[in-house]
Amino acid sequence: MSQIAKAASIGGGVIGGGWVARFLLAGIDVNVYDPHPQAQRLISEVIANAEYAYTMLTSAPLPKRGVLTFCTSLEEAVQDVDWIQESVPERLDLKRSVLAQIDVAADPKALVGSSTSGLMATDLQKDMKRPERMFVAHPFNPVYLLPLVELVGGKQTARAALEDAKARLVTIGMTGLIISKEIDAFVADRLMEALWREALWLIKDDICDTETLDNVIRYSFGLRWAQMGLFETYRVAGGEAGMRDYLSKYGPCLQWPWTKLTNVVDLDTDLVDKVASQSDAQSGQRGIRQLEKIRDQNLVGIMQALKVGDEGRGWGAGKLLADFEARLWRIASKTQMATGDQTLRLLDLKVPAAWIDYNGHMTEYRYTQCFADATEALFQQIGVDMNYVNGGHSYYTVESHIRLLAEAKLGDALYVKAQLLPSDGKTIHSFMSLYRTSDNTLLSTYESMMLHVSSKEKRAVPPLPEIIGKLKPLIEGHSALPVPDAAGRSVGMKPARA
Ligand SMILES: NC(=O)C1=CN([C@@H]2O[C@H](COP(=O)(O)OP(=O)(O)OC[C@H]3O[C@@H](n4cnc5c(N)ncnc54)[C@H](O)[C@@H]3O)[C@@H](O)[C@H]2O)C=CC1
Ligand SMILES: C[N+](C)(C)CC(=O)CC(=O)[O-]
Repeated sequence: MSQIAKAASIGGGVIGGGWVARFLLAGIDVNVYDPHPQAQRLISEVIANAEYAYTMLTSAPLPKRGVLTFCTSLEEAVQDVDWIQESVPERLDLKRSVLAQIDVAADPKALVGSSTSGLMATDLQKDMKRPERMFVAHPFNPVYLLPLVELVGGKQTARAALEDAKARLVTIGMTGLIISKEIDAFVADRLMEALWREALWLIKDDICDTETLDNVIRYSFGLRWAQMGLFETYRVAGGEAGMRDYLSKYGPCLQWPWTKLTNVVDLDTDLVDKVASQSDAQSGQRGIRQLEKIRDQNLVGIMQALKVGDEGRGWGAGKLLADFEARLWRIASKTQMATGDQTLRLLDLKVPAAWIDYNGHMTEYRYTQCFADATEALFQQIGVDMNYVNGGHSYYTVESHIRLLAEAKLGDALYVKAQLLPSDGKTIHSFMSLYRTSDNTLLSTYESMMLHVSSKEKRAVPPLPEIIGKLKPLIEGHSALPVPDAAGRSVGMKPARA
């Protein structure tokens, strides 16, 4: 699959900074050009937010962070990169001249995306000599978490460039939707604009204030939209009679004067003051960075919930996250995971805020999660991936014993090592240890027995030969290691001294 080897971000504000973080955390080196005197500080703050969010988002093995280079000219920034993302302010003249500069200085084969939220690629590419590789790549804030990119070509854009962009976005955990017919503001911003217009009227007409309006969204249809969008939600609302019935029941309301959508509200000083002061009263007690943190934690929670939607298969943005994680595991499993002493280092992670309990340390079930995630990593390494599971085979854990030996605190880096004890592959007997990275303190051990099953026949069966082929050398390699003292322990009290 085609990948992004090295990227450049022209503009490093809210959106440029978000792209930079997305690229870096996917292991891609990034050059940035932004003449703003505070650009380095601002971008560093976005990257810090993104890193914090990713520690909560996933325990999949992220690649080594890419290298960030601040450049003193646009020409320097676009050298030797194969994806250039323009994220300068939303002015046609400025974007056109910046894109023309990029065009002259960059490798002719490099893809050029514009983050514009409404301008047409056809207008943006007019001064370019190689407009065929330029397209709108419209992202969503925060770019490092939200996966969608609307891809829209102009009259001179090559379809192959859009397809190439779509394929490369997968490798950074995003999904490119190609909008085949070019219109200004594309799809998402048209929808958001409709809501925005209506909302401003509701405030101008004193129907409600900003807080009431936000509550209406977040306590009702906002929750629905995050998981099923508009049409699937309405299909469900139509009940058994379905979409046709829903349209016939609620279609006539479209003719009623429910909306002021086509009148554009006059954003005069009075309305600006009203919206701004209501918003200050609603949210002014929290700073922007604090709001961003809350937003990111919530988004992570929603995406994780969606990851196990549809009975564990993943749904919507959660399915995309699961696919991205599977890709990260595949890449990691190709690299050697054996440690110096032959045991397997399966997982590296940082303890996120959501894992801390009222005792101020990592809560009990997250220890189990560390070992469960490490077990997943082992499975990936021996070929037990979703294809194998969908083919009707899997391993089930039938017994486990966990010891909690020391505390893990917020932000601690941890790692899990595993030793495979003698077994035939139909069972896997593993002994795992969780350590704190800074001082190699042993925090927990976990011994488990897993059984290979045919999920169709509902019984234990031997694994397929390709799995045994990968598992056996690991088990044999570990057979020379001393059996850990704690292996085979049962739960019990030490006998009291006489
Ligand atoms: N803020 C948002 O929610 C979203 C914005 N967008 C689009 O992303 C683009 C950027 O918007 P924001 O990041 O919000 O704006 P911003 O104002 O936060 O950042 C723009 C950055 O561009 C820099 N800049 C100005 N002239 C430049 C030049 N000639 N070369 C390099 N850098 C230059 C500025 O110093 C600034 O840091 C716009 O086209 C906007 O429509 C797209 C999706 C969402
Ligand atoms: C406000 N905006 C039109 C620039 C917003 C976007 O384009 C997308 C988003 O993140 O909402």
